[in-house]
Amino acid sequence: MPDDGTSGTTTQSAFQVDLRGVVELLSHHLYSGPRVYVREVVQNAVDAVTVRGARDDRPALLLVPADVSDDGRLHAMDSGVGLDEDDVRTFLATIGRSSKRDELGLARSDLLGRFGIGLLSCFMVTDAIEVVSRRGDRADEPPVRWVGEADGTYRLQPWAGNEQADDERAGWLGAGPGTCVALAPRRGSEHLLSSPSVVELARHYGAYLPHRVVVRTPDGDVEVSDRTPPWRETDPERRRDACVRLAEAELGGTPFHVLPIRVPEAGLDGVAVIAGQRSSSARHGRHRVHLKGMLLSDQVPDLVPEWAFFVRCAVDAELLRPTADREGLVEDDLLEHVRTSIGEQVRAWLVRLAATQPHRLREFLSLHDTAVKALALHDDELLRIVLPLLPFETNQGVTTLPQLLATTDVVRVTQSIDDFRQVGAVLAAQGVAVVNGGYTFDLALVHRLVDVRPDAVVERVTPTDVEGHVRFVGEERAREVASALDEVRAVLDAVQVDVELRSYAPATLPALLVEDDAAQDRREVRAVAAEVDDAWGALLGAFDDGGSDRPRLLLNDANPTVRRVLALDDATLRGLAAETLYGRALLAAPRRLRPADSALLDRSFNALLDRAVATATPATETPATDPEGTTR
Ligand SMILES: Nc1ncnc2c1ncn2[C@@H]1O[C@H](COP(=O)(O)OP(=O)(O)OP(=O)(O)O)[C@@H](O)[C@H]1O
Repeated sequence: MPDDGTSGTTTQSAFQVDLRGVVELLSHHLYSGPRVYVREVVQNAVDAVTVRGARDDRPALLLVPADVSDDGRLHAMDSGVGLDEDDVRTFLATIGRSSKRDELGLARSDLLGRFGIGLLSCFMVTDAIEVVSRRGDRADEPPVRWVGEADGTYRLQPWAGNEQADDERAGWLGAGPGTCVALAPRRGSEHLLSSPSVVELARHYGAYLPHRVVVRTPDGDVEVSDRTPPWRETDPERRRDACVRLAEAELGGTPFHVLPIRVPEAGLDGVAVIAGQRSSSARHGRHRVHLKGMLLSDQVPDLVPEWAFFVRCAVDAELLRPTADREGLVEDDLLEHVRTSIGEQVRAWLVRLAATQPHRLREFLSLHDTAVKALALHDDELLRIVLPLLPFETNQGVTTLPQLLATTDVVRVTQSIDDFRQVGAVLAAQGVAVVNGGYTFDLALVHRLVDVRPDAVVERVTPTDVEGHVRFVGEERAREVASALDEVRAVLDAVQVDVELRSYAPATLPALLVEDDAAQDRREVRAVAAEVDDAWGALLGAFDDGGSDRPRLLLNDANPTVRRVLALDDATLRGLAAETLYGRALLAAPRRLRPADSALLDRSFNALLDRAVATATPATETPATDPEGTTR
């Protein structure tokens, strides 16, 4: 005995399987809902017909719903290859065994099934599945009858009903090989097995099947299959109309464009519908995928690259593989290839649009700019095409980069929306254009401008760069207001802010709060140094250059209010005004309010309001009432 680290006798046993549990699990928890039983029944019939490879006068599948059949059961009768007793034991009665795989266990590419569990989905609507079947090469033997129960047991015997002339199945199997599945509706599932649902579901799943599928209804037989998919209509006019109708049904709105797509390696053709409404990446697109004409699902995810969230596809594919629950596609190399290829086709369409209909591209960009921006960042050719057409927000209005370059050699861009708000107004007043780089992808795109226009210069602007555009006041003026300014500094020292007097446009802006990265770094390091022990604190202190760690309030001497504040005789009022000027600048700056800032804002606002109201109160004042209601 090989030494495997154990002593005693080793026995090898097979797993025990609780069939009821397995059937319950597969039939009730794998599928999205009971409606899919129709898909599995239709699919088995289609596979059986494909394997048989021959046709006769009967349809590939005749569905007789429970409300029109003689015995109150739903009957699915196909003219496929049929099963003999051995087949039934091997394939029908063995969960997970499928005849649709080759000797190597690989799924046959011409068939839809592969897992050997699809029939179990019928247990979502019935307690017993009866299958009566006859193979073409067993014409002299009676058909076999198999009844599978939801508890995992089954019975198998020759079918005696063969002789019963009033059983339609006898006639069906007398005309050729095939299989008849009968399902008695479980209580609560009756509607799913009656004709309105069966017609709707068989059409939903099987409309594009290249086989005849017929549903018997109280009003006669209805052919539900063999429709031409819209994208395969040969007449261009009809094709366009049918595709637009499909797109409207899929998207619930008029499409911007319907683009034919083809991926021969996957035997795939169909349409990519470009949404006519703004779409969000949050509602990532779901796609309608047919496999060999049979609808897999209209909620299949991940068929297109992530950036293409404005695209919804309706396709039919020969070679993509479904997942066992048939709600999605197996994530393999072929699916990856399909995704890339569809992405390329959408991109090529955009490139064509830019070359032939730039106004349409502009329309498209106004709907889907975020997606296109994301795409352009990873695609040099598209970048070259769309970057000149993309609209950007600047402090001089919305414009394109070429329009901007017509007025300046340097394209200035901020890193965030807050920075843009701070510097935009000041620089606009100096006639300097600034692009708002705060929106998704915009900063990165503006920086890529040099790849498209090598002569262009792109510069990032921050609030500290504003300093280059704000002048110091003259010496005489500085002397004139020195003491008033000192008072203002003393007041704002309480909130750790430095104050400087400058003069800049626009004159309407009373003050700017700026803070460079160095000051911010110093403040953070000093905060840490104050928290840690002495040795660490000393170490951090050694790196401190001693510079200011405070933000600076640049009062604008060109602003009439600021000039009046500095000229006031009333020092208390100046103090309040200084706090309010700081508060206003603070709200426009990208800084979080500290408790001290909130308290300052509250105090100064209330005090100023009080003063304003007091000044405006008429001589004949209405007496105030105290909370108790007595008149003072
Ligand atoms: N209508 C039919 N005609 C002939 N054989 C059938 C029929 N229905 C089922 N079978 C046989 O029973 C087997 C199991 O069918 P089932 O629907 O459970 O799985 P499948 O079709 O093989 O795979 P999947 O789980 O992917 O649908 C099939 O592989 C096939 O051999």
